[in-house]
Amino acid sequence: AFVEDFTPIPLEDTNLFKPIRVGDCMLRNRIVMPPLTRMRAHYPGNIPNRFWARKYYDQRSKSPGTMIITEGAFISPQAGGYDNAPGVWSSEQMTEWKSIFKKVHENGSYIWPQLWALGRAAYPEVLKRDGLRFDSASDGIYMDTEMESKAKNCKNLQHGLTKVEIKQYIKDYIHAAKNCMSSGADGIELHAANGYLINQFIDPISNKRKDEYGGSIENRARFILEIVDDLVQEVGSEHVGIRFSPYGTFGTMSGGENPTIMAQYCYIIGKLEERAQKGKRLAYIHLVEPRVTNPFLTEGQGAYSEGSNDFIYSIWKGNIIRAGNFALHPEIVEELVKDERTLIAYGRYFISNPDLVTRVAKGLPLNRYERDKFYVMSEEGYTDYPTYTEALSLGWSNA
Ligand SMILES: O=C1CCC=C1CO
Repeated sequence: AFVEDFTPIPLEDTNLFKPIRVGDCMLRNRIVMPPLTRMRAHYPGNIPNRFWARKYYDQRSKSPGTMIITEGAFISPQAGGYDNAPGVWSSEQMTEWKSIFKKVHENGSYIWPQLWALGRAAYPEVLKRDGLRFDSASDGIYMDTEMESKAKNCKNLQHGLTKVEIKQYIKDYIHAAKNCMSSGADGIELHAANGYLINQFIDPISNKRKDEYGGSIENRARFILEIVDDLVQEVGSEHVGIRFSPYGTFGTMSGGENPTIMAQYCYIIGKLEERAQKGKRLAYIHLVEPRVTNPFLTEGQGAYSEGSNDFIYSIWKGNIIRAGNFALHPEIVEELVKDERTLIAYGRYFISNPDLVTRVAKGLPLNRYERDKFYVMSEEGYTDYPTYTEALSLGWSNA
């Protein structure tokens, strides 16, 4: 069914449909499909779904010149901990990804895998089963009591990374990025948002380290900047994007309540801009808006109204992708895209509208999404959402 009490506005005459260059990609619109975990990968092996994944990405890349960022993909087994999320560390995984990348390129669109490491958001018993650690920035600072009891029950206590292990993670990011680029990806997105491993180093709520990776704004930025520098060295800055959620509380992060947390992001983004001004500008910075502090809450719930990401525009002078409950607010999008460097990511409604780009352009009604099918091993709720014309032939009405 279509979303009710929503008044679409056609945006095809706004900047949202003006071309923009992101890395090597000449995009024909400024709509981005952001990383959307769907939990359809095969276990064992964390392999993208051989039967459905290519069709899912094909359906959503039909509008030529559209940028897709893949669902989060683990850089290594140690970085994982969810059985049905994909990885980008093995040849079996890359075989599937190659066919997905090829299909998206046949549609004239672009695809950037998101490199993911879970840290303390992983399931400790899953890691234990595979003889792997339960990692984070610090020992024993669990994201919640449930995770703490799971870790204690399976005797896989949360472990603060040693410096040697930090260096290994950085090598794993490089290995994963090289796999993606050699398999035909247009670039990679470094996942530094939503309470996962890198975010656990950035945020003082989870990083209580006493070494050079903790204890100050500069030290908490060290891990991410070391990863960025090695990625840029390996694949080129134009092939690297990065995602932050400055106001996010998901995964028990500080969010805007901590008055010093914006200073932390100003510093990191400032260091990225310094690098950019020395010729190493990343392809983009991707921001989760304070409109969404927790992606598992429904639209409007949990919005943080005391802050905005606008400050980042005065620091970072490159492309910025903004994500956060925009599909139902075309009037806000119209305002945000008035500059020449803002792109808009539409997450949940790209799940339920394979032809979202056309619908946003023409101001067409949107298919509702089914949250209870976001993360289940079924083709239902994955590749069975109709395009607008298919929906009309199914008798769906705007009424
Ligand atoms: O960032 C998030 C929130 C839920 C899944 C992911 C991975 O991209």
